[in-house]
Amino acid sequence: MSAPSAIAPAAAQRPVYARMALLGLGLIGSSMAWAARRGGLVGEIAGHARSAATRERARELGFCDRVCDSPAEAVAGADLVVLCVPVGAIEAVMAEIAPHLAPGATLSDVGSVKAELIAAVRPHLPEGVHFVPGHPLAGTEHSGPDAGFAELFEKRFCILTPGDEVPEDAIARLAALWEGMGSHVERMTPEHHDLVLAVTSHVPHAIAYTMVGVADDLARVSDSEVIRYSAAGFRDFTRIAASDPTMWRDVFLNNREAVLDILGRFSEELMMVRRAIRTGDGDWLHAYFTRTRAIRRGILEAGQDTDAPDFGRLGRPGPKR
Ligand SMILES: NC(=O)C1=CN([C@@H]2O[C@H](COP(=O)(O)OP(=O)(O)OC[C@H]3O[C@@H](n4cnc5c(N)ncnc54)[C@H](O)[C@@H]3O)[C@@H](O)[C@H]2O)C=CC1
Ligand SMILES: O=C(O)C(=O)Cc1ccc(O)cc1
Repeated sequence: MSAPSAIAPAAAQRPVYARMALLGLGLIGSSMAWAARRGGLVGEIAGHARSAATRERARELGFCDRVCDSPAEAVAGADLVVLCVPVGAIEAVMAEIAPHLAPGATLSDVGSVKAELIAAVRPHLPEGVHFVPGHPLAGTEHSGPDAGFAELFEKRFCILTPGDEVPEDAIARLAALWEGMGSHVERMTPEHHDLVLAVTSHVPHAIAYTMVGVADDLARVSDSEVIRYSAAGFRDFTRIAASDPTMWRDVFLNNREAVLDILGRFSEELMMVRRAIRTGDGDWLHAYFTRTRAIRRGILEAGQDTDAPDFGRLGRPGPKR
């Protein structure tokens, strides 16, 4: 597994792309459109969403120059195509657009999982189209076209996981777009990405979903008490557990190996904490919590040094345009 490396973006020439096509106009697609428009990063934005209601809402909100009724129409003539749909929908969308992609175009995505997504795209990839998979580490628990806002990617990492065959200028150009939207761009292998994200995002989401499920199962604690007495920690869990069910189902089914590995380690640690509580081993608990506190401080110090994001606050309170 290779360590992440920073990407030097191409000289900030604007617009970076003449025509960007967005397939999927939810939180991430609409935020990309707002951010790219604000920065003058693309000449024209064409968008497509599967449902007529989403297309209609996107037209009302006005973040695309054109909202197309078919994916083929949206990608025609685009020099950048970004797949902004749930990971489980990527292959079907890719199969549909493949014959319509322009030679020399860059194809990217924003999926939270990389290795299996890449394996689903590759068989459909036409000769001469440069595939640069991407993942902005920025989001909220909200979804749909109304949820997007231009500042979503500011001071957040965006990880690119291109294969060795992709020309460096195609990678640098996509990096320039993300930098223009305020992100700090890094490059990793897909497998490394999936392991890092299993630890930092996927398993924490699984734990939040489970903890809220536990509270829900406790008949002794009524719904109103759960809401009324929610302390900050549980409140954070409920925010995360309100995330889109389709998206998260797809994340877990497509990053199975890394998630199961980290969940196994989590269960082992939890058993150790449980044992220390049962046996009254205060010294062990104190030492353990001292170690975890140091990790939090390390993240915050890294944030101060490098202007990296505070990973405790990946989301933002609400749309701000
Ligand atoms: N929500 C978040 O916080 C983040 C999400 N991501 C990734 O971004 C991608 C999109 O997520 P969001 O924008 O949050 O989702 P969303 O639910 O807000 O939007 C998804 C869009 O895809 C369309 N879509 C859904 N199923 C489809 C299908 N079967 N065929 C064609 N189109 C379909 C929907 O109509 C909608 O326009 C996902 O792959 C997710 O893993 C990445 C970073 C953060
Ligand atoms: O809202 C939060 O706390 C998040 O963690 C957002 C998020 C969700 C999925 C991703 O792949 C990246 C970021």
